[in-house]
Amino acid sequence: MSTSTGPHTLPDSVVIVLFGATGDLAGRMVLPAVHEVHERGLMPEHWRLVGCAAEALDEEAFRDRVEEVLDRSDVGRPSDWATVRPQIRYAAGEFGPDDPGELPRILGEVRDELARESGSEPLVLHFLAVPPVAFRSIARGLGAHGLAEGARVVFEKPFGTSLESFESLDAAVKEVLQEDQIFRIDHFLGKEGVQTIYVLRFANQLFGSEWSRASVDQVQIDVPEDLDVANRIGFYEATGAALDMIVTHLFQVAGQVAMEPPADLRDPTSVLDARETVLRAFRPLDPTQDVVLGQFDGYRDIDGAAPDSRQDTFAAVRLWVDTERWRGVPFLLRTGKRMARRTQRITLVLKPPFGPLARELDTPNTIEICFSGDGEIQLGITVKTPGPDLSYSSGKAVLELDDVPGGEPISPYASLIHDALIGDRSLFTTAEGLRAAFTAFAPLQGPERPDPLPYEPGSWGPEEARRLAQPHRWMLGE
Ligand SMILES: NC(=O)C1=CN([C@@H]2O[C@H](COP(=O)(O)OP(=O)(O)OC[C@H]3O[C@@H](n4cnc5c(N)ncnc54)[C@H](OP(=O)(O)O)[C@@H]3O)[C@@H](O)[C@H]2O)C=CC1
Ligand SMILES: O=C1O[C@H](COP(=O)(O)O)[C@@H](O)[C@H](O)[C@H]1O
Repeated sequence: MSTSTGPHTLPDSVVIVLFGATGDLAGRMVLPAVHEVHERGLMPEHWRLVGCAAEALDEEAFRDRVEEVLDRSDVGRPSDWATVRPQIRYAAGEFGPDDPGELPRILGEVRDELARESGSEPLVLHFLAVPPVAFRSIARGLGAHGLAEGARVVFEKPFGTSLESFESLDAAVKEVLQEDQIFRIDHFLGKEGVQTIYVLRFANQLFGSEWSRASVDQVQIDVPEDLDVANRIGFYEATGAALDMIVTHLFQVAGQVAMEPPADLRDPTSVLDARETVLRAFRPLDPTQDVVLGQFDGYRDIDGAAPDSRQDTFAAVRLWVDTERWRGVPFLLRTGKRMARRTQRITLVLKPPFGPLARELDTPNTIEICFSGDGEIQLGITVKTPGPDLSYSSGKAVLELDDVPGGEPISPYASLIHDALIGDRSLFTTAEGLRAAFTAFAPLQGPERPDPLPYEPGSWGPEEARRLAQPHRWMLGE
């Protein structure tokens, strides 16, 4: 949830149109998040959800599906499900500029109902939980069928698959929508652990004073996953780990870590500007020195993968941030599928101390922010080993964010949907920010892209990736 309390307020009523309503993302993340927003009292009093997808379902069948999805999710079915169920509508049809399917009719009915109930025109929030190939056609359809005016539109990531395709998509979308109607989502920015970075840094001199090259040797942003890709092989063959995760989520998290202090943390524009300004200081990647790609053994045997596929399922990169604060400090980003563990962590590896112990300590101090789940902060510190002798031990001091008094962690999609409802764009990306990200990433999509190296499923990826972290090591494992 954003830091803003300012002029952003909930509308009296809203209709959320969920494109791709029968898909994986909608079922696992978006529908449970909409329910979470409702259960936490963060939804306008009057609301409807209209699912939109090609499948010819009737409305009751769609409601049954939503019920199943919620039953399977962590949040479960709403306590007032009997009231909520009829608020869910379904518009079948492959929505596009030539054929809008049932959406205009259903949306018209719902808008009229909401206007009667609330006494004012509802906000329309279109949520595009569809693959990027579908963005352009849906955006054009919104324009062609008069559904764009006054609406807000949430686009999933990745918004474009290269600098060129980003520019072309952006131009097509801007034919229909103004920038302030566009909410490009990157759900990693909605994670509690990622949002806590501001406060950790700007509310605590202990951390704020260390947050630069004067104290930090390297920054690691590590997102190993033990997940397989067999259930998404079509998406994966077209995308790969670097495009799926590095230029999107991990670059955004790097921006969150590296940004200069915003002038005002409660002003969404100033937070957004600070994060996106630093993205422009990302030096374009050097694929010959600073990138290791990998592919797990057995990937090519998955039904749907090309027998000679060169797609990466692992990517480790050394990113340089050319600002005065971070000059010479490598940002090491790593992610991959079928790795040893599933977790998400930022580690600031601190320089060795000055003084009498300078040469005696072999484990660096660390500031660690775990951003999976509800988030956790860990400090890797050295203490005297309790006992009669003078020797040293490294240990971890841990603060779990869900233990913070009064804290009620919110899931990333619920947090970002709420921000879209109140019109707060601080945790969404702008065209300038994505342009900067794709520019820094572009060399990895050119002729110098390295071939992926093989790695064993359940491992930490190709050994070659160790080189990038030297003189330290990948703190989570290698
Ligand atoms: N799945 C995940 O874990 C995550 C996914 N994402 C992002 O969310 C987006 C959707 O992902 P996901 O749900 O996994 O994808 P799916 O392959 O499940 O697609 C979602 C829905 O999009 C519709 N669709 C598919 N292709 C087209 C097309 N060419 N034109 C129009 N509609 C189409 C389909 O519905 P219909 O019946 O209408 O054709 C489908 O059910 C992607 O951009 C992905 O990067 C982001 C975070 C996590
Ligand atoms: O966008 C994506 O994110 C997931 C990881 O999301 P999380 O909610 O588990 O943090 C990743 O597995 C997937 O490949 C990618 O498309």
